[in-house]
Formats: sequence, C-alpha cells, structure tokens
Amino acid sequence: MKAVLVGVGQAGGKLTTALSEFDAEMGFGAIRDAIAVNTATADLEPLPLDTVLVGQSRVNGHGVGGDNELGAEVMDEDSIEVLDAVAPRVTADVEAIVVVAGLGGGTGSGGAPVLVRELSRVYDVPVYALGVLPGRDEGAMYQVNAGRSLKTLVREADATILLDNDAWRSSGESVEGGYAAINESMARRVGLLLAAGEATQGVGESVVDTSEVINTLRAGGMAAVGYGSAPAGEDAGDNVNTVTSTVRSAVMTGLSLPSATTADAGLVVIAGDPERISRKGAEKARKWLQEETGSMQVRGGDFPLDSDRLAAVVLLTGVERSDRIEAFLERARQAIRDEPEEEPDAAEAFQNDEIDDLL
Ligand SMILES: Nc1nc2c(ncn2[C@@H]2O[C@H](COP(=O)(O)OP(=O)(O)OP(=O)(O)O)[C@@H](O)[C@H]2O)c(=O)[nH]1
Repeated sequence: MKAVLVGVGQAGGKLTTALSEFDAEMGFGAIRDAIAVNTATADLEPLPLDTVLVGQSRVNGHGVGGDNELGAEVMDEDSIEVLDAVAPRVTADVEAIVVVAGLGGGTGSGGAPVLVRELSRVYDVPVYALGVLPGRDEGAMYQVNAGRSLKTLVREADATILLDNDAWRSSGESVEGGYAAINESMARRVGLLLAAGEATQGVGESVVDTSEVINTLRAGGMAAVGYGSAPAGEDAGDNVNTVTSTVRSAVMTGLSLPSATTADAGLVVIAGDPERISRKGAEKARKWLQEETGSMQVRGGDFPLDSDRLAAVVLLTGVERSDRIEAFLERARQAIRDEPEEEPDAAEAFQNDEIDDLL
C-alpha cells in the first residue's frame, strides 16, 4: 500500500521515523513520504523528517503538557498549515494516508482525531489511524486521554490500528526505558503490513495484493497486527508446521493488542522465500485463524522475500469486542471516576457514552 504518514506528537513523530527507516532499509518503497507535526519544537528538532509546528500562538513551541483538548483545538486552528504540507506528498499513486500518534499525551491524542477528520474531508483515499495505547502503569491522565481520543478516532478514521505499549513490556523493564526497541518492533510489523503486495522480491504462487490489506481494513473499527518468525527448512514440504506455528505465535504472543482475538475480518500474510512457503501450512493456518477469531472473512497470501526465515503478519479488524479493549476502557472509566473535578463531563461510557467524544 503506497502510503503517506503523518506523525502527530512525540510518539507519533518517533514511530513515523522508525516506520520510514524500516521501509527504506528493506527497500520496500511503500512509504512514499512522511512528515511530523507537533506543538513542541524540541520534539521536532531531532527528527529526520519534514516538520510542521502547530499551536505556536498558544503554547509558543512548548507542547500542550498532556492537555488533549488543547491539542485538539490547536490542530483545528492550524489544520490548513498541516494540510498544505501534506498536499504535495499525496500524489496520484498514493493509496492511503496514515496518521500516527500516541493516544495518552496531549498533542497526538487531541490532534490526531482532528487531523484524520480534516484529511478525510479532503481525500478520497482511506485515512487510517495508527494509535499507541498507554501501558497500564502510565497514570490516570494518560488513560483518560487515550479513552477519549480512541473513541473519536474510531469514528473519524477508516480503521484504527492499535499498538498497546503493554504488549511490549518485558518483565521488569519499564516501557519508557525501551522506546527505541519498542518502536523498531512496532515498525517491523506495521511496515511489513503496509508493504505487503507492494514490493515483492520474486514471484510467488499466491502473492498477496495490496487490495487484500485495504479490503480487510474496510471492516473498519479497531484493528491489531500480529507478527512472528522462525527459521525455515529448505523446501516447502518441510515447512507445514513452521507456517502454522508462526501464524499461531503471531496471534497468541505477537499481537499488538494482546488477546484481541475476537475479530470481524482477518488477513494472514506469509513472508519469505516462495520456494519455502508451504501452501498446505498456509491453508491450515488460515482455517485455524477463522476458528480462533470467529470470523468467516479471513484472507491470505504470500509476501515473497529473500530470506532463510519465514515470517507471519496477521491483521485482525473489528477487535473492539476483545477483553483487552474492555480492560483498557475500564482503566479509562476508572480514571475518569477517580478525578471527577478534573474531568466533569467525561463520566459517561465509551460505547455507551460513559466516555465523551473529543470532537
Ligand atoms: N511506543 C511508544 N510510545 C511512546 C513513545 N513516546 C511516548 N510514548 C507514549 O505516548 C504517550 C504520550 O504521548 P506523547 O507522544 O509523548 O505526547 P504528545 O502527543 O507529544 O503530547 P504533549 O507532550 O502533551 O504535547 C504515553 O502513553 C507514552 O507511553 C515512543 O517513542 N514509543
């Protein structure tokens, strides 16, 4: 999928950089262009991207300090500047725009839903959101911000792919300590998904097409991406179990939103040397995913790559009914209940209005 990325806020800018670097290193060319938008000059300066500073008249380049209503307001006021910066990058061959943001802070959390709404008004191509959920230890403000941002993003974006910081937490290691490694790992799975059907090395028997990714995302709502990889035997015949077990581990232990396995639609992409990809294994894995997710709509295909390993990338859409989302929403609701004076109007729910919309 030829995509233009727009990173909003600190996490958005860093993750957009990691995605662009991964795509360039792999030589995929799926990411056609990328920019970063922020209210904080200091967060934009280190990024190797073109940047747009918003909210200068309100916060003078110092960030919005976690206030996502202010983040939404400044994006609303300065959206023309951002749209002007995006416009020359969305050339005729671009198939999607992806707005990338951490949902727990102020600028990305507030700004991303506004920007998605504005971009959707201007462009016919799908506008997706790639949102980072705060870890469970990250404090009430982050949970409240993310709950409200997510509710609004899901309404405004064609699909919202979620990356849960908790999914990358290894025991004893703080999320803050490992952002660079986390971003690289997030970029690998999302980067492979964006490149699937885009830049394939060699010709496979059933190469996945970009339209399969877009059609799977068409189910809308919230989505998760899983990734797993393993060394492969020389021949496809040796790799029936490698394919099935890699797909299983992508879903069971490698999902960007752990245990989000109730889904409306799915896509299984097997990346690797086409000579080594077992058709039987791929078919078995697809059937397994249908049963596991309760979805009849599971697509599949290969991503030919020159490698002696096999990797599985699994996209699941319509995962909002999963326990993980319910647990996150409960954290957001609890945080709202615990701080009634600070969030007086947010005491309503997510699906059922306990959590307010941001816009
Ligand atoms: N995965 C990942 N998460 C990050 C990173 N940096 C921050 N976060 C998460 O993003 C949330 C904070 O959002 P930021 O992007 O730092 O904030 P911001 O959008 O710049 O907003 P303000 O700083 O309030 O102006 C928290 O939940 C952090 O855990 C990062 O590099 N990688």
